[in-house]
Amino acid sequence: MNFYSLNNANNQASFREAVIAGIAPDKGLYFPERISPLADAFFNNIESFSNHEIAFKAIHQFVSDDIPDAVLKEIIENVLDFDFPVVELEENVATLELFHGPTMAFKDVGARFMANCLGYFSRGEHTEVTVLVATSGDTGGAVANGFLGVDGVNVVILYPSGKVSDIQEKQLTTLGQNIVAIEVNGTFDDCQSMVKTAFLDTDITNQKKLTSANSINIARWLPQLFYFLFAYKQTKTKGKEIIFSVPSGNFGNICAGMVAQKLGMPVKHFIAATNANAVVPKFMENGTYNPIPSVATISNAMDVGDPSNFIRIRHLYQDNFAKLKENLSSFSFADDTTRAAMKAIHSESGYVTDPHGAVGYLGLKKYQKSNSDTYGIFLETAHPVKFLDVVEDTLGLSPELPPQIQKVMGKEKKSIKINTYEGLKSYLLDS
Ligand SMILES: N[C@@H](CCOP(=O)(O)O)C(=O)O
Repeated sequence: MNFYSLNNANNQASFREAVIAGIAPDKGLYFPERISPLADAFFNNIESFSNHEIAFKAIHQFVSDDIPDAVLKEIIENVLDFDFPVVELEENVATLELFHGPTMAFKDVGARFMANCLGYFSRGEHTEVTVLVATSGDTGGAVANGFLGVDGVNVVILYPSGKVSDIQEKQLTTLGQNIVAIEVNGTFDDCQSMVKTAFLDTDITNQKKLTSANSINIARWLPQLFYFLFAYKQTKTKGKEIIFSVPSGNFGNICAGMVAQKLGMPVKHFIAATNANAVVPKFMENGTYNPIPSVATISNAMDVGDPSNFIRIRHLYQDNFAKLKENLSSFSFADDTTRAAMKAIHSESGYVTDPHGAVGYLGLKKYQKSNSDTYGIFLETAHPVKFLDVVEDTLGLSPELPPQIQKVMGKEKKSIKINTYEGLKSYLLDS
């Protein structure tokens, strides 16, 4: 299977080449040349397959022969060693918990999958790869954890100073070894744009082999489609059409869900729920894509002003606005509404959501107002404990720290502070 650049379809790469490069030489995002639906029998009998079997069937066509089947199966077993439960909170409303992995956020699957693929592709190679990643909170910790100690790979994580939660910061600044954290005086968008500038900077690329571990990289992006299949497996017997509400920042997760739908998984509709960073909700109203600098919110991992993956979503629908609207709604919610939702969910069902999940819940409820005959699943993209101060302030309770989090709490933060792109460039050229 080849992948083509969304800037110029003639620029093609195999799975291996696209993973190693991160983005195309023309700086376009890679996109699969085809998405072949899986057999109806697979979806009809999905409950008879293990998560490992489901993941293998779903990802195999994209990886093709670049990784032997036995190795791919092994990678999937390494990556998916935790659960993805669907928890019903109300009639026709459930949450898909994606936080049972090592850093308690949905990014664990993609980060570990990519680390395993890159580790496989680097065997016997003598050139080291530098993985550049921008994070608004959760990607950084997951990538740090997933790539820790991977031979031949150095990881540089850029994060906006003072704009990630304390626990997220611990997760991405304390591991050491081959992981370096760069604290940027700016927003997530500044971090993302510095990463993209580095890819264009021949002073750096002549000296270093760079790749990205954000969802622009196909090996980070595509495995996210597993979650939707795992949710379908658990809810298909509900006998209603399924809708997914996805808390969205960089839009990789929801776009992967749409790929699962193209594989043939029955889904009635997707809802992209955002915080005040409402570029996509506005686009869905008026068809104009107008990136704006991100603003800080309590659901900080979604503080993104120019979501990288939205171009993939538009491409999936051939840039046909009417077609896209049939399958996607997008709503934005302010922090006070999010806190009110956290309280309402807690008082009605006893369930503690994190602020991102609460945004997803709000999106779901809004859509269900006029589409009540649906079974709605909102994604809990991170464990509430990662946003301890928000949970404490809003619900007046302190969730116990799980062992994954306790592990990093006592560790010392190490970061390099920079103000501009030049700071990143000097670090990369001197390291
Ligand atoms: N929400 C993200 C922002 C980067 O998204 P990615 O999926 O492209 O890595 C974060 O938590 O850092």
